[in-house]
Amino acid sequence: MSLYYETAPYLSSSGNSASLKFRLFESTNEQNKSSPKQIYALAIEAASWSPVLAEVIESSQLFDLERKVGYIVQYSFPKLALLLTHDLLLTKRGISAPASHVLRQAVERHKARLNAEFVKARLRRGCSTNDQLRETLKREAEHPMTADGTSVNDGLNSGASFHPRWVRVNTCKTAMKVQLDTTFKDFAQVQGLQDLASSTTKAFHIDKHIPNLIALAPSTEITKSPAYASGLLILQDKASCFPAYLLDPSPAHGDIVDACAAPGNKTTHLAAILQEKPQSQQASNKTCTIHACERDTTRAAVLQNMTILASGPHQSIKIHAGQDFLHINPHISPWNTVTSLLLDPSCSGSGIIGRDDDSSPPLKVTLPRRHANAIPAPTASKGKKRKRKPDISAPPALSIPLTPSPKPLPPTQPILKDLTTRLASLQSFQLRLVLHAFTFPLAQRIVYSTCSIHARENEHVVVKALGSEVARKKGWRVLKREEQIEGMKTWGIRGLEGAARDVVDELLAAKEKGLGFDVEEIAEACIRCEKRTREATQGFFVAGFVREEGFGGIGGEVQGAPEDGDRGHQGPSSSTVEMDEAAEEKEEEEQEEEEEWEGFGE
Ligand SMILES: C[S@@+](CC[C@H](N)C(=O)[O-])C[C@H]1O[C@@H](n2cnc3c(N)ncnc32)[C@H](O)[C@@H]1O
Repeated sequence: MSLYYETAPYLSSSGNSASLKFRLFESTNEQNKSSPKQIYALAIEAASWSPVLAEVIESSQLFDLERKVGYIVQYSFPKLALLLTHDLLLTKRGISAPASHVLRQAVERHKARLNAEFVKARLRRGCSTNDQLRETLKREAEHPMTADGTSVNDGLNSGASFHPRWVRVNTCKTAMKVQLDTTFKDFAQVQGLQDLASSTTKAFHIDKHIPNLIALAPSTEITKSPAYASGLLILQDKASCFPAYLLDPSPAHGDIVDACAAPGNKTTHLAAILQEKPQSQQASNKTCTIHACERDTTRAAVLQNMTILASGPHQSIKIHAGQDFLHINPHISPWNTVTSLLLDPSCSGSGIIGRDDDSSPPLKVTLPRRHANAIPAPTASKGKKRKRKPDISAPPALSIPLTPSPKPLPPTQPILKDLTTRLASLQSFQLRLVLHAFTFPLAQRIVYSTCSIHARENEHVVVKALGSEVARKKGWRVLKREEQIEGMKTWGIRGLEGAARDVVDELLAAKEKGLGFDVEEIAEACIRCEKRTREATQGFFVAGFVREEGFGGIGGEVQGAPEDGDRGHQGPSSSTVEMDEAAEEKEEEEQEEEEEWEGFGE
């Protein structure tokens, strides 16, 4: 049975274009009984049959009929049901679990019904054999069709080429309406991103998640427009707009730090959001400064130029050229009045289009839907609190892109070893950054982001940060999905639950007692963007942290929480992130080689 439990998390992401081999290799769960090869084979097979199996499971009403089992396995039921049904119907050996196992029995009890539904589903597709059906599914995966029979890849190839030009209307200097009436007056508005690719005339699409963001066909020569030259329009990928939007700054909140600011896309976005806030918030007596730190002085010069071009005369962006964020003493001015921080550190850049691309097309996993009444709402169980999450934007069936590789690589492959070392070094730096941000005395809100698809730079950093001593002392927790600003709450692609669970398990093993994490809540709070999907973003990751009430705030640092002495400026206390100076220098050198210049030069 362990094979199914160990494979299910790889189907649990709400999307990750990282190839499955990387995801398997990234798993820190060394207690797995099954080999990566076995997990890989089952995940790929089940994924390829999943459109039919999901249909079969739904029409057999398995979830309704097995409510008790559903209650035991909770949210994993659709994934486990998919895997078990696959083995029951499509392998000679059947389900690999003891005959008495409750899950095996739950599925096998409905064998006749499942079989009948499977035959019906096959005949509906005009196939008389399973081999024919396999071929049909393969073709469907390569050329998916919409309900009206048109190919969903028409004009917007989910597998590759179409990537629009994302343009942010810079509200520091102009307004959406003004730009639509001037720069884009000869453009037609299209409702779907797909329509951009097929449009024969000049067209734009207004994004539904990020305010003041529009998409243009890639061929649009916007960089030659006067609006671009004068900083009214900024080229910025949709995903790269998520961090400032999620931070949701307001003049009333107080000062902001952009810790890793160059070339300045997010700094100027923060300024634009502040400018747009209602008069009531603008009129507050507080002055609000954006402190933009950049360790590299050459890049700081670019940042300086960008902010001059993009921000109006009234914006108070203060550039701290050559400032290493990790060397800031948060207890002295101007840092001790900072209430919000944006952390967008150097990362592997694996989410950037064209970087680390796997040429094979993504494979979709379709999970069977549970009816609303199929699984009773979980109640708090002993030792661990689990809450049922509202389904905010779930599509009818969850489609998960995985990227199959024709040859699964064994973990000993040198290239993967290099990647592991590199990711470990980046993670260590990224985690130090987050933990340092946690020590700012008045900080209430932090957003962390990377343009990486690797869980080690993303969910792993989030969970390790939450598990740190400083997080618990200072009352930091994740910004839950339901607390997020509208466009982020409704964004459907969330964090990888399996990846978050790996680190929670690691922390639990190390500390020998529960940390009280709700893994599902953390994964839901994390936001991911995929590359090569219909959303046409780069690969990206964002998560927010907030401080529990009663911790921090104006007029008192930590209320009711133990003090951590005056070591804030010396970096985090957690032993997981302590490094000697030599290691730090080496890491800094490596990072300098890896710095990302998102949007720079566009
Ligand atoms: C991914 S880029 C930031 C992109 C930027 N936020 C934007 O949206 O335009 C990371 C930047 O962080 C800077 N950086 C790296 N480590 C830093 C540190 N410890 N303190 C300050 N800046 C740092 C790098 O030089 C690089 O310019």
